[in-house]
Amino acid sequence: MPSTTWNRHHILSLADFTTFEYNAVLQTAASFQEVLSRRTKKVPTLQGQVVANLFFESSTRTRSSFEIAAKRLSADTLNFAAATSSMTKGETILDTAKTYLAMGTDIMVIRHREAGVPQAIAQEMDRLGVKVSVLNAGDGQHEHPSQGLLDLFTICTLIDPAQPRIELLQGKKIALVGDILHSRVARSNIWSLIASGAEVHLAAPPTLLPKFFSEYLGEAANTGKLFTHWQIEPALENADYVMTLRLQKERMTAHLLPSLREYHQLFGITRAKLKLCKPNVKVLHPGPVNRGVEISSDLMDDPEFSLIQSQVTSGVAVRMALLYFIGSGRA
Ligand SMILES: N[C@@H](CC(=O)O)C(=O)O
Ligand SMILES: NC(=O)OP(=O)(O)O
Repeated sequence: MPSTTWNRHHILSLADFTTFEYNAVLQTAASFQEVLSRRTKKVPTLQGQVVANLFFESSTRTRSSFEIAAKRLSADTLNFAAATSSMTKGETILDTAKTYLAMGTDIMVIRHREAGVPQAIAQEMDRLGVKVSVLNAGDGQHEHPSQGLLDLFTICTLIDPAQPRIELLQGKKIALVGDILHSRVARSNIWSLIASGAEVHLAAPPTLLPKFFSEYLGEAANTGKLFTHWQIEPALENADYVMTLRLQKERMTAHLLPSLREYHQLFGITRAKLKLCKPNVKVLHPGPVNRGVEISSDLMDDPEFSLIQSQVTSGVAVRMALLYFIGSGRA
């Protein structure tokens, strides 16, 4: 493990992540990936601690990979799903969090459809003066920091498996394609990719590209490394990596697309469109995928181009690293 002076108590956003923190996560995740390749995949790091997965919105990979990550670190895990909880009887979100606090929870991993819920719970825990850490597992359209970090790890370990570091992306061209407007994954990735010195190209139909990005990103928008396009071609031209994003139908309040067929024709990633990119281009997608919409089905399953399965695998080691950093200070 690298020696660190990690001071962050909650992980809510990548907006203020430092190069030191990115590299600490990347290097520690690489160490955990080595642990996960052994026959005995467990370390005692968080023995006796309780990690509660409080998911107020659906998830497959984030919830399960936080659970297995916590178990590999020897923590005890609690899983909560809103639909089968006492929230159906009227209990509030904060009272739910306090209930888990009363059971001895040390780390709360929180996903909610509204932006700001993990932050509100973190504030309440701080106000109560308890040493509980909150990890944002996706809040509305705002951020999905662990996804941004696992995407970074997936690319960096491909370039240098032994020493993944954020600097490896400097000068690389990365295209983010699809429903940028509703995507918290896009927002977290934009922070990490800008911090890396990569050239970031966002491509989406005008209805799915937010107009307020420069305001949201503040100074970061002025690095000269962030570009937006209403067509896919300029984003794909000579790209090293393509991140395609799911159409977030559950967050769309208006009719924003003519048809899925037309969307696929214009913005779906296919072998033909990849010809515009560098020859060894790789494609990422955070999942879940609408096969044949954001990406053609055959391309999704082609290991020569698709990093989708390795993103899921990376998620376990990266989430172990995050739990390690916020959990090991309290033992
Ligand atoms: N699973 C990711 C991406 C998606 O759902 O499209 C998220 O929760 O943000
Ligand atoms: N990528 C991601 O967050 O997937 P889930 O919604 O399945 O957790």
